[in-house]
Amino acid sequence: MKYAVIGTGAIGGYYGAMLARNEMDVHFLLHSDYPHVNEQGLRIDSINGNFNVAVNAYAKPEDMPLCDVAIVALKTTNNHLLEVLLPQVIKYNGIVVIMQNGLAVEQVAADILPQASIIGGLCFIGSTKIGPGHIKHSDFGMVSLGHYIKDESAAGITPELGLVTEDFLACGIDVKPVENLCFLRWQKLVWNVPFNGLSVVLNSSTAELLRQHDSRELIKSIMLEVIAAANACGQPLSASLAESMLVNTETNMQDYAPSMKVDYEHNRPLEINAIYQSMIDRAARSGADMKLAKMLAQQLQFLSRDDVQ
Ligand SMILES: NC(=O)C1=CN([C@@H]2O[C@H](COP(=O)(O)OP(=O)(O)OC[C@H]3O[C@@H](n4cnc5c(N)ncnc54)[C@H](OP(=O)(O)O)[C@@H]3O)[C@@H](O)[C@H]2O)C=CC1
Ligand SMILES: CC(C)(CO)C(=O)C(=O)O
Repeated sequence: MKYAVIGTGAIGGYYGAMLARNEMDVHFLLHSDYPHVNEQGLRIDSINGNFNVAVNAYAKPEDMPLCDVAIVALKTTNNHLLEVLLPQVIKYNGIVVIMQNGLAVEQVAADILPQASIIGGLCFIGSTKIGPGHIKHSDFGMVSLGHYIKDESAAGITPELGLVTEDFLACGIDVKPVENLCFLRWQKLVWNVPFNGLSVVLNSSTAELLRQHDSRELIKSIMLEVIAAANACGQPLSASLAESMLVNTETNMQDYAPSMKVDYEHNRPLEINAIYQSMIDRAARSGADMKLAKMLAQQLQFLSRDDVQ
């Protein structure tokens, strides 16, 4: 299949480069890095070995070929661009893979391309763009892929999900197809909601947040609130997940600056709507009031004001 990558940063650059170096037909839409990547390709510094790959780079979507699959790895704060970008790079009945954090982030693409298959991708990776076309992959790398359906039920392992999974596996990407995307999105939010927001508000890394008794307790309370909301929305997450995620972060993850902290430090918009507001609104529709998540989102909104940063 022919692949388009929209958003060639930490995620799109890394996974796209993995596909390209294994001779998949991949076409990258670039933004500020176009001149550099067009000349020098992508450079990946990875825990699994560094590599450079020459790529098909484009500055404009209209110059790209129509692809079978579009990997969307923009920040969700740029998803309003998809209405113009997607129809130019993908066949109307193609496959869109949304590799972003948050809840229901697939809906934008589903509205733009009603005939397309929409797949959500959850990335468990530490990756950062550290220079033009230069990505540092520092931890993990696993991706879970699930087929999106609006009613939040389990779509199962569909043929389109099978095709993308096969290509990713063939390129050495650690990929896991899942039957229920929505369940998994809630499960990942149990981690992202406390850690992404608190790392910004308390100006701390994951290890710093976990070392201190009060912040560890706060993280756990927020995790339990997300778990309760997931259950109210019909996604049966167990309360024991909170402690096991905390222990896993303490023992198996490096000290880490979540992607929201990296965005804040670079003065970039924060993914508050995708990671907080959609979840808070969805929970409210099922009668769950997410007081802690709301407070964290309000603090993040305050810090995002132009006159504060
Ligand atoms: N980084 C990580 O470790 C993880 C990230 N995620 C999620 O993955 C998603 C992507 O994040 P991440 O890869 O870190 O973000 P990055 O900011 O690294 O990448 C986004 C890319 O989009 C590009 N872009 C911006 N505007 C345009 C445009 N108009 N046209 C084309 N490209 C554009 C940017 O280019 P430029 O730099 O030139 O502006 C940038 O390279 C987010 O939802 C994030 O939460 C999930 C798990 C881990
Ligand atoms: C969970 C983590 C750290 C990636 O694995 C993440 O989602 C982020 O940095 O936003």
